[in-house]
Amino acid sequence: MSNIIAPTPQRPGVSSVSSSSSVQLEDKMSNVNIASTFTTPALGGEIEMTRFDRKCHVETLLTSYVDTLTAATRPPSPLASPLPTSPLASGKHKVAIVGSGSWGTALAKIAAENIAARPDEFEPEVRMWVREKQVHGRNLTEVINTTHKNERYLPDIKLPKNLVAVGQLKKVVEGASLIVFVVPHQFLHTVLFEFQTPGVITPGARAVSAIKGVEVNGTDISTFAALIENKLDIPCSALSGANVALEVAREQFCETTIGCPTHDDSLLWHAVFNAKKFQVQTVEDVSGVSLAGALKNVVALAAGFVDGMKLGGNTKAAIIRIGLKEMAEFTAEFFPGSQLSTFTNESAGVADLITTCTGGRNAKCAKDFIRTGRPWEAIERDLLKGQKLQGTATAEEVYNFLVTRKRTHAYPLFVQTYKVAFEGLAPDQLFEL
Ligand SMILES: NC(=O)c1ccc[n+]([C@@H]2O[C@H](COP(=O)([O-])OP(=O)(O)OC[C@H]3O[C@@H](n4cnc5c(N)ncnc54)[C@H](O)[C@@H]3O)[C@@H](O)[C@H]2O)c1
Ligand SMILES: O=P(O)(O)OC[C@H](O)CO
Repeated sequence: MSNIIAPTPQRPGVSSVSSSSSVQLEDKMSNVNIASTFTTPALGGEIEMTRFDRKCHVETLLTSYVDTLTAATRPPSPLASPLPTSPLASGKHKVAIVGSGSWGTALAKIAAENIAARPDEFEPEVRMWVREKQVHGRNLTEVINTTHKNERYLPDIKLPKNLVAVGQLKKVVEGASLIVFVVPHQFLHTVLFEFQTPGVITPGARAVSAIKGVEVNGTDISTFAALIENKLDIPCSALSGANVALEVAREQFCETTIGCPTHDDSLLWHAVFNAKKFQVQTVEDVSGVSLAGALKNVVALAAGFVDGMKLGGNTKAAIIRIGLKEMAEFTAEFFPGSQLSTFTNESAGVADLITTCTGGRNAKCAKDFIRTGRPWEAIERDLLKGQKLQGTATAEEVYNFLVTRKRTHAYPLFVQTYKVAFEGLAPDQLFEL
């Protein structure tokens, strides 16, 4: 007798399996015949059969089981669930986007489109912070608000009209109950400094960080979600996944992961971001999602070095495997309570690592670094044209942290990547692991 019982769900709307999808499989053995009794709600009851047709039935049963599991791992119908109460007098939620680079603009587009479709629950206007720049002799805010395109960071992508570019930081979050942080990580402190003025952040507001990086101070390391939470005294989730901004903005199917501290946060952020072509899975692992997004940028540099050395797919795959292992082990060691499954099962883990090592900006710049030997600043300026490289700073921060913790020997790929990037180590020494 064997039983296949699906695990109990952790909570609704989170990657898990519903108990209603459980399949019980019971074999009844006899001397003359092998008959089996299958009980499955998915197939509508109990069936008796002989050895002859058993194989076909097991295949059907397993296919149905997998289909049921797949359906059950998606949030049941979050758009129909009532959202947690808004802290605003209007009773509606109001979303603000802090950042308008390529990723900030792509996320703002999705959020504004979703919100326009739910006028009973959300204030229609979504403000997006734009650091003023001149584009064709006009202010970028004016260009975005008149052409509905971010000509600087995401040209050719039409933005919804309810997305409004605003130049003053404090005005962007005025009256906002849901705040999305999506500036390159080196600029977060400046932004938070402005928001710490009393009265700027609405009491009861919540945040999500879509920034990929970590905060290191000597022997301390923390996520940006934790930094935002501490500085502003509001809960902060983390959004990360296999999400190259231009592909997301062009509405090519992909997934993302949102690590949320509470069920209410997961319902709200799912409502803001989930879309047909941008499928959101929520998990109860803010640290794991944050660390996956930060550390993959270090591995992406190593993958770019492989490209720069003109090595093939085997070597790239080895770097991805070793990188994923170091990412998961680093997170488990320094962020106890985070989940291994975030790295193995979620878009924030293995999927992001694959996309970033094959089509990302960090890998592209790292390849050029090996080919030309130019300084990182020159490569960033020439290849990214105003976008920001994140992996080099993270490689440096992670390396310094490991040195202060005396743990460099445990993370050889992170260390060799740093040394190739900053200490003139010969590229082929990357593999001395
Ligand atoms: N671009 C992507 O494909 C992508 C995808 C997922 C996550 N991310 C992450 O999102 C975060 C933001 O990246 P992005 O792609 O939106 O930005 P970006 O790389 O396009 O950089 C441009 C942004 O940086 C801002 N900026 C430049 N100089 C600044 C300064 N001195 N002070 C404040 N802001 C300044 C610009 O105003 C603009 O908003 C990063 O942590 C990145 O890793 C990016
Ligand atoms: O272009 P990268 O290397 O910054 O990566 C972009 C995204 O993080 C991929 O998910």
